[in-house]
Amino acid sequence: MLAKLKDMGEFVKSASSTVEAPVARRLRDAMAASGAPSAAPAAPAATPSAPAAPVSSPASVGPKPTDAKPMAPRPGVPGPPRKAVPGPKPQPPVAPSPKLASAHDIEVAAAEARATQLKKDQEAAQAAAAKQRAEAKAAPQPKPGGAPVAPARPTGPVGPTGGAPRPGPRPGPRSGSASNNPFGITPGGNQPAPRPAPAAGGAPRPASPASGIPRPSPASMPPRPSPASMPNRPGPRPGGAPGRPGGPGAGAGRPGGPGAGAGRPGGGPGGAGGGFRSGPGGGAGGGGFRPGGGGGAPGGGFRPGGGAPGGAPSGGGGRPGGGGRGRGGGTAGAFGRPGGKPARGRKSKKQRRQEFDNLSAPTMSSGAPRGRGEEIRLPRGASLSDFADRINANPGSLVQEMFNLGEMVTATQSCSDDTIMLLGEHLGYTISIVSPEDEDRELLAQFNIDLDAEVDADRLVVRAPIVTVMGHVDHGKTKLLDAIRKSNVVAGESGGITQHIGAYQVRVDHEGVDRAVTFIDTPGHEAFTAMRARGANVTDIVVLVVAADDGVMPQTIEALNHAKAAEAPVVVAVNKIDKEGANPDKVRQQLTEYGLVAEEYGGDTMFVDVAAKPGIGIDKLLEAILLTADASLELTAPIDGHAQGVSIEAHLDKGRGPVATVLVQKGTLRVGDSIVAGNAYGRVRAMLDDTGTPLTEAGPATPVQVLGLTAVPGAGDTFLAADEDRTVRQIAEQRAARRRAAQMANNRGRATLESLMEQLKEGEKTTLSLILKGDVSGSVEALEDALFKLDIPEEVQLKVIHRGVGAITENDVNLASASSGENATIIGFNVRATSQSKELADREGVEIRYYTVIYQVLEEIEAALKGMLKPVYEQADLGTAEVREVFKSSKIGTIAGCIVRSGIIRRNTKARLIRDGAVVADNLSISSLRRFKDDATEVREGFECGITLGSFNDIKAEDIIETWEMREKPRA
Ligand SMILES: Nc1nc2c(ncn2[C@@H]2O[C@H](COP(=O)(O)OP(=O)(O)OP(=O)(O)O)[C@@H](O)[C@H]2O)c(=O)[nH]1
Repeated sequence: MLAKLKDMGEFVKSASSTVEAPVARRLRDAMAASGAPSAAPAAPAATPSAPAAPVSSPASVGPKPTDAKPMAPRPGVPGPPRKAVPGPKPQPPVAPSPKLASAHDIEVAAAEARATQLKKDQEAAQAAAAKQRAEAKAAPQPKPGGAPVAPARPTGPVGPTGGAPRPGPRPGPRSGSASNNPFGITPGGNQPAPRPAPAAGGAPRPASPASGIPRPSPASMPPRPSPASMPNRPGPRPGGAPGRPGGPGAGAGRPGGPGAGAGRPGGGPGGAGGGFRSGPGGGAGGGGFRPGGGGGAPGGGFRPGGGAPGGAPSGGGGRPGGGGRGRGGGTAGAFGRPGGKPARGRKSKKQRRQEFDNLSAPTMSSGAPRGRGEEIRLPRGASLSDFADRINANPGSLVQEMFNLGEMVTATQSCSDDTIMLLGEHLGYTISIVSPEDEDRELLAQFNIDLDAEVDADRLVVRAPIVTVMGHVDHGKTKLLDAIRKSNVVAGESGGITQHIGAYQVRVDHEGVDRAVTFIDTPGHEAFTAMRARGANVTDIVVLVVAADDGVMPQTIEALNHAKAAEAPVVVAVNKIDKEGANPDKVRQQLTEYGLVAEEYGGDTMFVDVAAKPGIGIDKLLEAILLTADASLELTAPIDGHAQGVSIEAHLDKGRGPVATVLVQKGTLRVGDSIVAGNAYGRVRAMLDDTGTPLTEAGPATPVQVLGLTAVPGAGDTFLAADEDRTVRQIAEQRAARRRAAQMANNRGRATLESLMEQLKEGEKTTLSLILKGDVSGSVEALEDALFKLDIPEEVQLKVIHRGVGAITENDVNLASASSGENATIIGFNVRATSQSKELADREGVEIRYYTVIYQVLEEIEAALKGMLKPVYEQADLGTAEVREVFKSSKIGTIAGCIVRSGIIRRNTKARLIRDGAVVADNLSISSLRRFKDDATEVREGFECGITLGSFNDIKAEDIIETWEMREKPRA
């Protein structure tokens, strides 16, 4: 009937399946037509012992008997065949029927017999397979090579019941197939999948799809051990980690894979032998889900409880090759790094932590003596050795102390004031940093020279007041001195700015007495502030020049502050009263706010209205100076004895060598005297006054030009004459050494541990190295000061590697080319390079730049420094366009019909699309821009245009297209 149904095209699974009424009716009809009794009940179930009638009819639907046998499971194949034995099968003999059965009966009987036989075959096959597995478990066999052999698939249409054309669900336990393993690990190589043993272990579960081993799924897995959950040193514990209790069938554990022998024999009570991924039922013995690797080393495997101790000697757990770390080894193995001994040279975390702790631990006694607040006088820039000398300590101990304080200082390195103070405080001393003046005094004391020695009153003579002219730029200082001296100094100046300090003496007929007044001309530009300050120090009276048409300006106040600092009385010269708009009263009023109250307003400051250019009021000014000097100063000085004074300015003269303008303050300077000025020394070869007249001697308050020095002294350096050449030389040398040390101390700053990194990073900085050469030392110093006051960006560094007076020589060029990194640039200020040095500079690629005006130097250096910076870019908005309509083109994509709302829309600029105020896409590009049908490079506000944004097509009406470009940001 089944066959008939099949012929009819109806699928009925088995003889007991329900058949629907229409089908049943049609079947009845069909059977009736073929002559079979339509309602014949199915023949009683045929059994092998009661075979159905022999089927001889070729029309028999059943398969012909053949010799083919059902495919037996191969040895080693886990489980019985998944399908019913395919194809032809030997048919059991059909029992002869007492009465001639109808064809239908015969057919039914044969079918049932076949079904019964099939069932038996299946059971037999399952039993055989189970037995094999049991045998295999009991006696491990070498792994056969190759992949597990899959059972033969049915080749025929006969299903387990002989009827179903499609294979049914796989009966029986699944073979260990990599595909069933979510981790792609083949359990046990080619061996059958490890089965969690039932309580008794050994027997496999009944073959049934439902009873197959559930696939290991993350959900069914035991919680993954995390380092935190790992017991400390799980390995060495006998018995392994407590883990999950193992089943009693631990012994059934599979032998470990290669390397398992490395495992410690598990002496434990067969506990958690199940590795990390034992299947349901767990505790199937030492064999974890994974092939037994080299786990079981004393350190334990990767996973707690997976180590050898738990189970069989084979020590199943652990990852293949994972190899537990050795006793005492790190946890590195847990993260995939080979465990065991730390690699040579690699420090353990603990070691590193200890090292770090030691780093920040200020310990270790240096043995440096501790003070009880004793005062220690140290010169500026002293080294730790100098300090150690004063306190009878080992310099090394102070180095150690500084290290403990977090600064690295060598014994001979000159230290900054802060460093020395810090160390002094730390050690219990009171440190007094000796000022350069005091230091010099101490130095001179070594040569029995006392600058401050009391002088007998009878040796004192009246001296000329020393006047410094100060004021704001262009308020007329030089012109005023010019007017006083009746010589035109302005005409000789470059750019109209005073470049250096000049000192002159004028004679004035005051109240019938011929009096001398010495003037120091200080420049008014800010760059010369330092020189001005020095000028004020030797000054008796300050003449503050204020232009009546300009009033009090910032540098007027600055000059006033210098005067106050020097405690010098001030005479105000209200200049340019000849000019239109001049308001001298306003100047008086303004200066009242700064404490300078004019005599006519009840104060004690003399204000004199002058006009330097036409020479108005000069006499009155000189008179006011002398009156002020007489009123507030006692201007006397010893005229005998060794000369002392200050170097006002100095330069290297081509024919005459170093020329210094000095102001004698005490004693008398004579030709032939041995003198030292700063660190320059020599014998006075000749002396000239401010008019160029040779002098043989110069008394107090007299400015003279001195020839005969070995070097060019600095502006503001003190000078003194001594008996012997040797003395002045030694003083000069010691001063030079101290100056170097002080300079180094200033430059170095504090080298702390923190700043070390920054210093290392300094390599990334861009450095502009300069060599400054000028005509006079005052200019060079002023230029250097001004350069360092420039607002230099942090990323770049300005270094003056050498400064000097005189022409640019080959030595300068050599120094420039030898400077580290880029060549240094040579700045020639009012000096030129010799022809040889020019050639050398060309060869060496050293740049020489010449200047005569200080502004230019500053401007260009600033520009150069800023030019050395990497450009900074910023987004600059160009314009916006509103999308009015969107067109789709198969060729071009989406075209936005826009109207430009602001700015300009340019082709190829960057764009962003904004919808409802939110940026939908950025960094797009205006790939095409059209006005009607023509391409356009740009479209201005108010015009319509078509825009495409490259491959970006998500454009909608009312979107806004903003365009922008990256522009270099000007640096402040
Ligand atoms: N009309 C008029 N012009 C003056 C007077 N004094 C100076 N000037 C002019 O002001 C300008 C500046 O004069 P300087 O003497 O160079 O001024 P300074 O203060 O020395 O300038 P720096 O050296 O740059 O600080 C020059 O052009 C002078 O001619 C004056 O009394 N009347």
